[in-house]
Amino acid sequence: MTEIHKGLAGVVADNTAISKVNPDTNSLLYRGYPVQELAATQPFEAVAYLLWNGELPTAEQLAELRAEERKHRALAANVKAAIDLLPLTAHPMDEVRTAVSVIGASDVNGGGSVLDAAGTPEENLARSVRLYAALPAIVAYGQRRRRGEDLIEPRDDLDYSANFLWMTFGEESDPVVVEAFNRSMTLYAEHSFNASTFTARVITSTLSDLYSAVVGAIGALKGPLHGGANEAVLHIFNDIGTAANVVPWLDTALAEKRKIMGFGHRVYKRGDSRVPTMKAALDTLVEHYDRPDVAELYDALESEFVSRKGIYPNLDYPSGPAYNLIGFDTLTFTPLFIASRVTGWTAHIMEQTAANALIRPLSAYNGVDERHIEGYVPDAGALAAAERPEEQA
Ligand SMILES: CC(=O)SCCNC(=O)CCNC(=O)[C@H](O)C(C)(C)COP(=O)(O)OP(=O)(O)OC[C@H]1O[C@@H](n2cnc3c(N)ncnc32)[C@H](O)[C@@H]1OP(=O)(O)O
Ligand SMILES: O=C([O-])CC(=O)C(=O)O
Repeated sequence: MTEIHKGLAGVVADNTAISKVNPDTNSLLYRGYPVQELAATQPFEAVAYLLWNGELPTAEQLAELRAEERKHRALAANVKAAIDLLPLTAHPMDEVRTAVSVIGASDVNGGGSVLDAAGTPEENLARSVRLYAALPAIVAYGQRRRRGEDLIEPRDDLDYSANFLWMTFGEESDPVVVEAFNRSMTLYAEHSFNASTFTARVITSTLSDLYSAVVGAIGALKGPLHGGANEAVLHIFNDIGTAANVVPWLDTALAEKRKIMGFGHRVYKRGDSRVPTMKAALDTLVEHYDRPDVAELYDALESEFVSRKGIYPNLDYPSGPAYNLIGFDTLTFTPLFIASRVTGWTAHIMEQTAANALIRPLSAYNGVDERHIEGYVPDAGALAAAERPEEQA
């Protein structure tokens, strides 16, 4: 009997030097650095540099990356035009996915033969930086157009996180808010072979191009079992209303065997390494916006669900309410995840390309037994194939 690894659970598919998720020690390392230390000390630009290059940048390297990021911040006219063609009812994940497709199709190096699609390491690093630089404007404009607001141009005097918030809200954010947002970007950036990253690696393994791999990864991230959970957490919070409603709400949800979004993880079974850092960032926002009710609901749902099921929150649980307090629309939450995770995805795309093997697992067939079309008379080719059954396996 063939052993099936449903959902590839527990399967080690390849090596990676980008991050280490260790559920036994509840730790997460990016290129060897604990993510908590990075979140507390580094701007997101430095974390992106680390993921791509393996080392934290020197002051000069950081300045170079920041200069390059600023060059590609503005929303390109063709990308804006493509977004504007989409209905306002389109999900923002579909909007960002479309925008990345447009960027990919417009990349001059992306033209030509499929044999050149994979690109050189230098081309792929440059594409990664450009895409990372372009995403905030796409996400920010998406939220603004849904609100009936105009595009806001980027500000050269602001670093990545402050500029992202500027382009979204059209006003400078308080340093407390910028700091919490920057932490969330760092915490979301990378997590080994999660579903979206693995999708990107599968696409890359066919020697397809970086943009196609990112488009596929966005599709995988959208689902509520993965990145879509940060949006789903807010739907749950809105549904519950206040901390006082948690017990009856949970009684019903569990009786209906519903999944409680923002809880549980394929790898971590005793809590997600990133949650305490993001919860601390949420606490600063709760204080800044004077919204103790948010913390009360957060704590009540967490303690009730953990005590009943022994299943702990994942990163999407504190991120959802944090993004809500900052002022992002609920549907914008998972696009924010894209803006961060594009750094991890592209690091994996480059790693996969550097030591490639086509990713193509086997399946165990459990369909109907072989059967034949009535009246079919085998031709010479079919007869020859039937004589070599081992070649058809
Ligand atoms: C950044 C991220 O992408 S983190 C993940 C974000 N996703 C979510 O928050 C969605 C909610 N969580 C889940 O659906 C799951 O915990 C997953 C998909 C993340 C992990 O799933 P798996 O490792 O495959 O665990 P699986 O889904 O098999 O769960 C094991 C058991 O715990 C239960 N369980 C797991 N998570 C939850 C949950 N959030 N709510 C209710 N029950 C849950 C399952 O129903 C299952 O119960 P059973 O054995 O009685 O059937
Ligand atoms: O690792 C996973 O399966 C999901 C996750 O937490 C992430 O991608 O950040």
